[in-house]
Amino acid sequence: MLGRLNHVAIAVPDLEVAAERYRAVLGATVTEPQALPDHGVTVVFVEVANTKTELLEPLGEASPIAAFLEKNPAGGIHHMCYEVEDIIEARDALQVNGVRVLGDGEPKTGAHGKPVLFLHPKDFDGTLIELEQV
Ligand SMILES: CC[C@H](C(=O)O)C(=O)SCCNC(=O)CCNC(=O)[C@H](O)C(C)(C)COP(=O)(O)OP(=O)(O)OC[C@H]1O[C@@H](n2cnc3c(N)ncnc32)[C@H](O)[C@@H]1OP(=O)(O)O
Ligand SMILES: [Co+2]
Repeated sequence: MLGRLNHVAIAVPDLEVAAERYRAVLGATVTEPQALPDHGVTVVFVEVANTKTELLEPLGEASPIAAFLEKNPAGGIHHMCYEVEDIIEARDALQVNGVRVLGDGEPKTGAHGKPVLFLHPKDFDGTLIELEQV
């Protein structure tokens, strides 16, 4: 089911400060901020040879990461995103195995313009998993 690791996401209290730190201190290539109101976050991607790091901050009152940042005010690793060839096939197989797919179970369009789904962190040892169809 799983293809490449597409990105590891870090929730941050201040996206501009975090992005500049990756640029200035680590010499990294960082994309410009992308507001994703449907997802309640603003993101940038730190691009490295074999994967990406997504930095994200809350956008709007109902951000799904607000509670995470209340618990982790300095920020922290938020989710792992794996690529899948067929997100519906993957979702159906996971649900048959009792995995909780978050939201209404229908894929939404993610930051890369591809369909994404999220799997409950309690079903994977406390790790929120995102699937992105490539
Ligand atoms: C798609 C655009 C972009 C992209 O890459 O393309 C993104 O990745 S956007 C990313 C932001 N969107 C999401 O995260 C959507 C999925 N997330 C959710 O639906 C919520 O964050 C949820 C349900 C995972 C947690 O929501 P909330 O914290 O409000 O609920 P609870 O307090 O009830 O949490 C339940 C339980 O899970 C623990 N938790 C929460 N977040 C995480 C996490 N990121 N990693 C690990 N564990 C997490 C939380 O502490 C609770 O545990 P408990 O022991 O019961 O206290
Ligand atoms: Co993501």
